[in-house]
Order: sequence, then C-alpha cells, then structure tokens
Amino acid sequence: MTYLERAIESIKARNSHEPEFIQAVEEVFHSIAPVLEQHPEFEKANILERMAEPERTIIFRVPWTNDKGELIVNRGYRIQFNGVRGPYKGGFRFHPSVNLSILKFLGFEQTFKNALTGRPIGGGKGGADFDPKGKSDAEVMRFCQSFMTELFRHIGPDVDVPAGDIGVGAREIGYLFGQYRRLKGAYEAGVLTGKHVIYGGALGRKEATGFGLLYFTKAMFDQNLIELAGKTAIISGSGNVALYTAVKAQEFGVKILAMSDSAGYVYDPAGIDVKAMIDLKEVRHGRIKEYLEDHPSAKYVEGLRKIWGVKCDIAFPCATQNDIDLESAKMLVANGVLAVCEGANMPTTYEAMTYLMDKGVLLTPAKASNAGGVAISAVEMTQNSMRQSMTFEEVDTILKTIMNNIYRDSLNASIKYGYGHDLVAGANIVSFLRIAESMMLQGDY
Ligand SMILES: NC(=O)C1=CN([C@@H]2O[C@H](COP(=O)(O)OP(=O)(O)OC[C@H]3O[C@@H](n4cnc5c(N)ncnc54)[C@H](OP(=O)(O)O)[C@@H]3O)[C@@H](O)[C@H]2O)C=CC1
Ligand SMILES: O=C(O)CCC(=O)C(=O)O
Repeated sequence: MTYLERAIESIKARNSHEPEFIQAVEEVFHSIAPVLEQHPEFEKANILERMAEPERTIIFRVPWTNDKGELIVNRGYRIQFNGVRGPYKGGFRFHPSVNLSILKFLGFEQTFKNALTGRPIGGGKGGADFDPKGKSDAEVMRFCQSFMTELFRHIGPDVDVPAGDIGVGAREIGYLFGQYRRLKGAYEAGVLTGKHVIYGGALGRKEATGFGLLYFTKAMFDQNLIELAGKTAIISGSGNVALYTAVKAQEFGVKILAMSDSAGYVYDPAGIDVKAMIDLKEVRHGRIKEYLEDHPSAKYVEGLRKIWGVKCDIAFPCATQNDIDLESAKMLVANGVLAVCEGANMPTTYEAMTYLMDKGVLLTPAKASNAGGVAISAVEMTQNSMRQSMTFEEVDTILKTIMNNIYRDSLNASIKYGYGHDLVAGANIVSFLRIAESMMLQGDY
C-alpha cells in the first residue's frame, strides 16, 4: 500500500459515519498522488492525516424561545479546521440538514479554497440544524443571540471570522454581530464578514461569489476560445450565489432559461427576468413558483434535480452539495451541455464529475470558481482592520484579479503535474501545496 492509500484508509476508518466528509477528502487526495511522489517529506510528516483532522470542533446547545413561548433546543457547531495560513474563516449554515459530516466537508473544502485566494486566511465552517424558513424576525433574532452567547468565547478578528452560507445572510449576521458586541463590550468589526454595508460590511461582498463565478467561467471560455455571449444557461438555487450568478451571466450576454429552489424550477423561454427574481427572493422572500404570477409565459416544474433535464450550454449548480448526480450528468450530456460551472460547494458527485470530464464537458471546481465570496470577505477584514472602506469598483477589480489568478494557478499546476487542462486536479494541487508547505514550516502540529 502507498502512503496515500494508507492515509485514506485510516481517515475513512476514523470518520466512517461521515460520508460527505470522506467524499471531499478523497476528491482532493486522489489528485495529489504525483505531488507526493515529488515530496517524500510529506509522508514523513504525515501531512495527509494531519490535514484531514480539524484542529478543533466545538459543539454546543442552542436553546431559544419561539413566538408561542415554547423552548426549542438546536445544536450549534463551529469547526476550526486549519489555521496554518491565518484566522479560521468560513460561513455559518443554518439548515435542518446540518450535521457534523456536512460541516466537516465544508470546513475541509474551505481550507483549500481559502488557500487558493492567496489571502492570509485559514479554514473553518459552522452552523446549526435550525431552519430560518417560516420563522419570524424575532425568532431568528433570539436564535442568533443564543447561538452567539456560547460561540463568542471561541471567535475573534484574529482567531476565527465567520460569515454567511445557506440560511445566513445580512439579517442573521446583524443579529449575531449585535450579540457579540454586547457580550464583548467592544466594537470588533472584523469578527464577522458579510455585514450590512451601513455598519462595516464591504461593498461587493453580497455579489462576490456569483460575480467571481462568472469571472472564472469567462477565463475558462477565453482560454478555450469559446464565446460566452449568446450561450444559454440554467442555475440551480435562487439564493445569494444563484441570484448574483444570474446578474453577471446576463451582463455577459448569457440567457438564463431556468432557476430553482428546493421544491422545483421555473423555466422561462424568454429568459429569466433577473430583476423580478431578485425582488421575489430578496425582498418578498417568496417561493420560486410565485415567479409565474407576473410571468405567465413561464412554466413551473416540481421536484428536486428536475432542472438538469433542461437543454442548455452551461449549467451553474448554485444550491447545495451533490445536486448533480450521475443521472443528472447524463441528462446534461445528452442535451449537449458545454460546461458545468460550480457555484455551490461540492455540488457534483464524484461519479458525475468523472463522467462529465470523460465526455469532454468543461468543469470549474467549486473550491476555485466560488472562491470570490470568501476572497472579498478577506477584503472586508482588511477594510475593518484599517478602518477604511473601498468603492464597489475597487472591490470588483480586486475580485477579477483574484479569480483570474486562481484560474491561472490551477491551470499551470494541472499542466505541471501531468493532468493537462484539468482544473479540478490543478486547484487541489495548488491549495494542497500552499497548506502543506505552511504546515511543514510551523512544526508538527
Ligand atoms: N454565500 C456565499 O458567499 C457562498 C456560498 N457558497 C455555497 O453556495 C451554495 C448556496 O449558498 P447561498 O446562495 O449562500 O445560500 P442561500 O441560503 O442564499 O440559498 C440556497 C438556495 O439553494 C436552494 N436549495 C435547494 N436544495 C437545497 C437543499 N437541499 N439544502 C439547502 N438549500 C437548497 C434553496 O432553496 P430553498 O429556499 O427552497 O431552501 C435556495 O434557493 C451553498 O452550497 C453554499 O455553501 C459557496 C461560496 C460562498
Ligand atoms: O465569506 C466567508 O467567510 C465564507 C464563504 C463561504 O461560506 C464559502 O466560501 O463557502
């Protein structure tokens, strides 16, 4: 058995009840076999097993009272995965499906993604099995206050800097920040990112993940001499990442044919009216099928993953993990898809990813193509430390540069290690090397 095989076996045995976590680890570690051959020192330092074990996992009780006066108990988590390159950094997910496996996969992915940005940030992730959907503002506030009442002692601008993810936007970040400030008795603006711009958030953070995804996609299309303008696309999800993917895609001349939520998708042959979709989702907090009320030519189809049967040139999975399974990938290929560009974290199963690449479909790996959000979170941290703020245009220019750099670095690493134009392998290798070398320099922790 090679070192790589032994390490994977050991990690699987230690985390046998965590399928999403094992999936994320295997995907990265399979890419780095040629790197290990050139760096025998990594085996001696047992880098792989150290990298796959979070530095710290915090699990805590979150009691709160609902509007009926009932006391509800949720479970809160913070995984401080790897702090070798800076304060732990990564979002909170509030969703009923949240468990240790999902948060560990997200924390592991985040560590690699953050290294790709080139910014001085480590990796972490957190959240709770709390569902903000259908809750009043007052209930969400009480939940966030209780969550932060435990968590505040574990985070800080130089320690661990959380942000948003599924179910956590500017509203939740505001309540969390307010409670942190109250408990600390200090205005530590850089303790959370994704804050409202009126009190220390960065202009452009809200748009950054979606816009960054399009900058990365454009770099890939340019490299392959394919025109982006005039293409058709479908986007799963209709949350933060999906909406701003739609905005920038449209600006680049792409026609969005369909978008979804967890109940179903809407198809608009005239092209999705993105402004109306933002109003429906961000302002009115409606379900996606309500889009039909003002757009009678559109149709609504119920069911998870049904959207992948819509014929398109580009698929942007922007909802959640394992959204594109093998069956969905086969539908996309049968309909002639050119590219799958990942906005969500690990939205494509390993089998689906392998199938798509074997069929010549261009694929942008999430940890590279959705890194724009956390990259601009790091810019927000910088602004907060300097007590300054930048214009939207300044932030957008930084975002473009970072996304183009990630594309270039991933492509070069893929070529250097014999993978050709495989951005999945390239992104895994670049980030692995940055983390491994930083760990080697800091001793055997
Ligand atoms: N926000 C950010 O900056 C970043 C987010 N990401 C990733 O992008 C993805 C989307 O995040 P974001 O847009 O912030 O989240 P939001 O909560 O804003 O939106 C999530 C969207 O996905 C849909 N969805 C479909 N199926 C599921 C499911 N099984 N579980 C949860 N949601 C589902 C939701 O529909 P419904 O309303 O019906 O639940 C909703 O439309 C996630 O994978 C996240 O980790 C990655 C990088 C940065
Ligand atoms: O902005 C951040 O810190 C985290 C964003 C995030 O959760 C992600 O990149 O998956």
